[in-house]
Amino acid sequence: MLAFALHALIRSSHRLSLSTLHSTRQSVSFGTLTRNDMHNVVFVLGPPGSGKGTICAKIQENLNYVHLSAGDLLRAERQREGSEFGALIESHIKNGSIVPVEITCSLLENAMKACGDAKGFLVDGFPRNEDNLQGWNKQMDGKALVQFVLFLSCPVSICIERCLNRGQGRTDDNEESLKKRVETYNQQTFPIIEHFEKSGLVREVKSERPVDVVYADVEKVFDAANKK
Ligand SMILES: Nc1ncnc2c1ncn2[C@@H]1O[C@H](COP(=O)(O)OP(=O)(O)OP(=O)(O)O)[C@@H](O)[C@H]1O
Ligand SMILES: Nc1ccn([C@H]2C[C@H](O)[C@@H](COP(=O)(O)O)O2)c(=O)n1
Ligand SMILES: [Mg+2]
Repeated sequence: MLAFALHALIRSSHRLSLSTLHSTRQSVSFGTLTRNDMHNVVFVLGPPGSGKGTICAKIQENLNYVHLSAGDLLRAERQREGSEFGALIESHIKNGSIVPVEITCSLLENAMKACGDAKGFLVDGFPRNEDNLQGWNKQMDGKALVQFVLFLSCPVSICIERCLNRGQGRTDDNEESLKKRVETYNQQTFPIIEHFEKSGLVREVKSERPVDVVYADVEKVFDAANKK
């Protein structure tokens, strides 16, 4: 029954692509916004298993950006002794739903502060929904400059296969949680990507290809952004 539901979901969302939106792209200038006291941020979004963590690790290694995965920060907070949010985080992770932004954004801001003067931050898996976006805008206004949004697009069937074979013992890499995670992505996260696309901020890279091929395209995106 579950496998059937998962299959139906895969068929209904083979690839959500931004191609239809490109005609509405507006140009955005960052000129006067670049200030030394603001953190440079690249949001990294894409379906579960699209390769966000894998690609961010390579960017961090080669391009000097610091990788901050919202999911990893939440998993660490879940494990932290004495955390008042452990049970709440666990229930959201298992259900594939999104933790309230006050928790996630504070974890991200604290991690940025702890890193001091990094060239920039790769904020992986955030903002995932409207609450994340509004909360970020409220909490990080004047503190962070979003350079662009890296969107790793990948057919959902490939993403699910990758998660099921990831072998990291994640409590949400099972069919039941994946069904909910994909639903959350389709219903809540993709509209956020569309929102950024309308401001010309999205850089889409197709991530169903081998890692090195994906990364080569990603590096071109960063080169172009940092030449500005
Ligand atoms: N381009 C690729 N080709 C083949 N396998 C890949 C590729 N990119 C990542 N993988 C593998 O797919 C799995 C998921 O990758 P990764 O953890 O980077 O995805 P993610 O987008 O961060 O997922 P999540 O949103 O669930 O955290 C890992 O086992 C990884 O090694
Ligand atoms: N902005 C975020 C990011 C992650 N979570 C929770 C819910 C996700 O299913 C889970 C795993 O994230 P991943 O490692 O797959 O990026 O963490 C959230 O609530 N809000
Ligand atoms: Mg990840």
